[in-house]
Amino acid sequence: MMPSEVPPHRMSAFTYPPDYSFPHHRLHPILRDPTKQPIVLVACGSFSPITYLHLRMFEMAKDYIRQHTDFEIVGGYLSPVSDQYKKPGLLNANHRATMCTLAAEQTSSWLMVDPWEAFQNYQRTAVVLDHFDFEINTILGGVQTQEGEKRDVRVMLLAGSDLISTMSEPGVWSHQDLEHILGRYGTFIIERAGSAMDQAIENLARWRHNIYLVPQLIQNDVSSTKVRLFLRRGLSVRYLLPAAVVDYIEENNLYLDDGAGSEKEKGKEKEAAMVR
Ligand SMILES: Nc1ncnc2c1ncn2[C@@H]1O[C@H](COP(=O)(O)OP(=O)(O)OP(=O)(O)O)[C@@H](O)[C@H]1O
Ligand SMILES: NC(=O)c1ccc[n+]([C@@H]2O[C@H](COP(=O)(O)O)[C@@H](O)[C@H]2O)c1
Repeated sequence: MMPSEVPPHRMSAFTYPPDYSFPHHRLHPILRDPTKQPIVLVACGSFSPITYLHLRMFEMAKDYIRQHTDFEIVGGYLSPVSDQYKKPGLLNANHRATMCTLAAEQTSSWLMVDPWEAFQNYQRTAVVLDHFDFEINTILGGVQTQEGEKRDVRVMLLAGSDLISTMSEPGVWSHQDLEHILGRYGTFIIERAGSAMDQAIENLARWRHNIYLVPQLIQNDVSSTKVRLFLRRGLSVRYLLPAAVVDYIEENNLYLDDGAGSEKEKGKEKEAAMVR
C-alpha cells in the first residue's frame, strides 16, 4: 500500500500509460433533467477478480441516487488499481482490466473501464478523481442540457464501507487527500457486512454532507478474496461472477497458485473461511 503525504497532482502533472485514450463511449452527453446535477460514479479497487457485487454497487447507488438525491448519473467507471499497489492476490493489470471490461461490456449498458490507473505507477485516489474531472470537464467539456447549456459533471467516489473505514486509520490516507476526496468530490458508500457504517464515518463528520450512505437491501457478501480461495481449491465460482469472467479465468488458468506463499493472503483466506 502506498500512503502519501504529498498533495494531489495538478492537472499538468498527470502521467499517462502508452497509447492511452479516455473511454467515454457510454458517457451520456445530454442531461435528461436540467434541474439535476450531473455526476459520474468512479469505483477504485483491485478487482482481482471483479465480481457481481462490484457491479451491484453501481446499481445500488443508482437506485439510491434516483430516490434520495438531486443528482443525475451520466456515467459509471471502474478504475482498477496499478500493479504497484502490491496487495496480496493482485493479479497483473492486464488480466484485471480485461476481466473488468468483459464484465462491464457484457452485463451493463452504462459502465466503462478506465485503464489509466492500472497501466502506470501507483496513483492515489485523490489523483485518480482529478484525472476523471480533467478528462470529463476540461477535455470533453462536461455535458449539456437539452437546451444546449453546458454543465460541469461532478466526479464522485463509489466505495464499500470497509474502504471508508480505512480513512480513519492512521497513515493510510493523508488529511489533504481526504479533504480533496470528501470535501471537493464526495462519495457514495455501500454498506458491507461486517463493517459498521456509522463507526466508519464517525471520524469523517466534517465531510458528512458529502458522504451518502447506501444500505444493501439484499445482502451480498461475495468478495474477491473468497473467490480466489475457491478457485485455488478447485471449487466453482459460477454465478458469483459474470460468465464471461469465469470463462476467462478458466481459459487462462488464473488464480490457481495466486499468492499461496503470502502470509497476508493466508490470513485473509482464514478470515474468509471463518465467515463461511
Ligand atoms: N461485499 C461488499 N460490500 C460492499 N462493498 C464491497 C464489497 N466487496 C468489495 N466492495 C468494495 O468494492 C470496491 C473494490 O473492492 P476491491 O476489489 O479493492 O476489494 P475486495 O472486493 O474487498 O477485494 P479483496 O477481497 O481482494 O480485498 C471497494 O470500494 C470495496 O469496499
Ligand atoms: N491514500 C490513498 O489514496 C489510498 C489509500 C488506501 C486505498 N486507496 C485505494 O482504495 C482502493 C481499494 O483499496 P483496498 O483494496 O486496499 O481496500 C484502491 O484503488 C486504492 O488505490 C487509496
